[in-house]
Amino acid sequence: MSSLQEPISFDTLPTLRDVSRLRRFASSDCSQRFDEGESGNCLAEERACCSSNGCIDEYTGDNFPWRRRTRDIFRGEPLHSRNCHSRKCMQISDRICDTWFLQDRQYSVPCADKEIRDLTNKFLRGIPKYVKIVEVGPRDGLQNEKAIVPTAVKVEMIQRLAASGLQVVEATSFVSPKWVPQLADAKDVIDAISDIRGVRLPVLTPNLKGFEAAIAAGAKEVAIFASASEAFSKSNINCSIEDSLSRFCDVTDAAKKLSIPVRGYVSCVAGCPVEGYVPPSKVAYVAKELYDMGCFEISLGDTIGVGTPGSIIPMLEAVMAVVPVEKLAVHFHDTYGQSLANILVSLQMGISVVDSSISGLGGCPYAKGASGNVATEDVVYLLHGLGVKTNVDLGKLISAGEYICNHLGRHSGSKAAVALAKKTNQFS
Ligand SMILES: CC(C)(COP(=O)([O-])OP(=O)([O-])OC[C@H]1O[C@@H](n2cnc3c(N)ncnc32)[C@H](O)[C@@H]1OP(=O)([O-])[O-])[C@@H](O)C(=O)NCCC(=O)NCCSC(=O)C[C@@](C)(O)CC(=O)[O-]
Repeated sequence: MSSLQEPISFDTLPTLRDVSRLRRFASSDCSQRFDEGESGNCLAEERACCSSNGCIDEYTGDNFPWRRRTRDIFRGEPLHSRNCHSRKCMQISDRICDTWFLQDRQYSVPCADKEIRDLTNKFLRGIPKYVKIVEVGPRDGLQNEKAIVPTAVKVEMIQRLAASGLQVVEATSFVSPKWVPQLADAKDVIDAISDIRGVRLPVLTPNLKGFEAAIAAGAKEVAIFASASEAFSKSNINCSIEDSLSRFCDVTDAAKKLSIPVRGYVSCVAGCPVEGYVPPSKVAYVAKELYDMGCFEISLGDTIGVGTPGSIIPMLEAVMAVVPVEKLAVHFHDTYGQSLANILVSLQMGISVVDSSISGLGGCPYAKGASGNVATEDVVYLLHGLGVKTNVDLGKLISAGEYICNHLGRHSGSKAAVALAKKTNQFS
């Protein structure tokens, strides 16, 4: 059976050490047992705890406030009666955003942020209060499009994304136009977005030539991209992993001289379209090399979207043993619909930077079978539902997605955007 038909590495389920890292979000009873050093019995005890009287009774009891509130919401409390909604909505100036905001929050717990956090902490201890989203739509999203998107459309897309509150929008790539003709206008794009303020706009550079072209065009931040799979490295950037690392060293050396921040990507962290299984140790090796070169952040890419929490947890464990967790980001493609689950476990493991692409656009031209990235709208919906701040206005984000989807003549790949659009149409 090919690696694309079954979750990779099901045989390498998380070890007890992996599980104990996750104990932070187990119920207090369970985590106490872990902490008391009965690790040999932990897994069994945790299962027993969750399936028998102890924890489960507490969580299903009628006095459990989260459940009661959920039922109240579904009974249809009028929107305008919710104080915290109306207060927050006043801060959002335009009418469309207000509408979106209300739709977005309709199924959230109607209470103050702190209260939401206290409740989620009960189950999801340790998830960050703030998550930085790195929007990769204009680059990862458009590099795989059949039709070439006009520069003016790319520029407007980037402007709309920036206006939604995103802190980082990856703008384009300075790669060979023979390899990726979709992004051959990189210089013009950078030129046209030079007046956008308050948002970082990094670009991909595969070698020194690309780096120099990016800097000459006015880029202020770059990203280099290595692979944990030898075969994918060859097909994507036409060289071995070791050769790519030596090219990237040239880029980071040049960037240091100009004080240009460099982000590092590792692709194929959960599987390769050619090699199949990729060992976590290989991912950790490449991530550490990029980190040692001076990359300020390492983004771990499941390029073909085959990972599940069962393979992502051991991979993250291996990388976190050699690169500090605060320097890591996750980058999931949603080929198998596993991205949100993978993001949740990544947050639980302490990661606070998530890459995503507006409307789920994207894919790599050199990774057959890969689909788009996880949709930014879905990630924001998840995070806000967890009480995690993102600084992103979901309404503005959704209209940025509509803009590019209209241009491409396709439906959004974001479930949240589609659902919220349906509700808005019902109300209008
Ligand atoms: C790396 C190369 C250039 C090697 O390509 P090559 O053919 O081996 O390069 P070369 O050094 O032999 O040069 C061949 C020609 O390319 C030119 N060239 C050389 N470098 C550049 C440059 N920077 N910009 C513009 N032109 C360049 C060079 O000047 C020469 O021009 P010619 O003399 O034939 O006219 C090529 O393989 C390439 O551009 N690959 C990029 C492919 C790509 O962008 N893939 C998608 C990235 S997505 C990804 O990696 C995954 C990620 C990051 O999204 C994370 C995830 O999803 O998991």
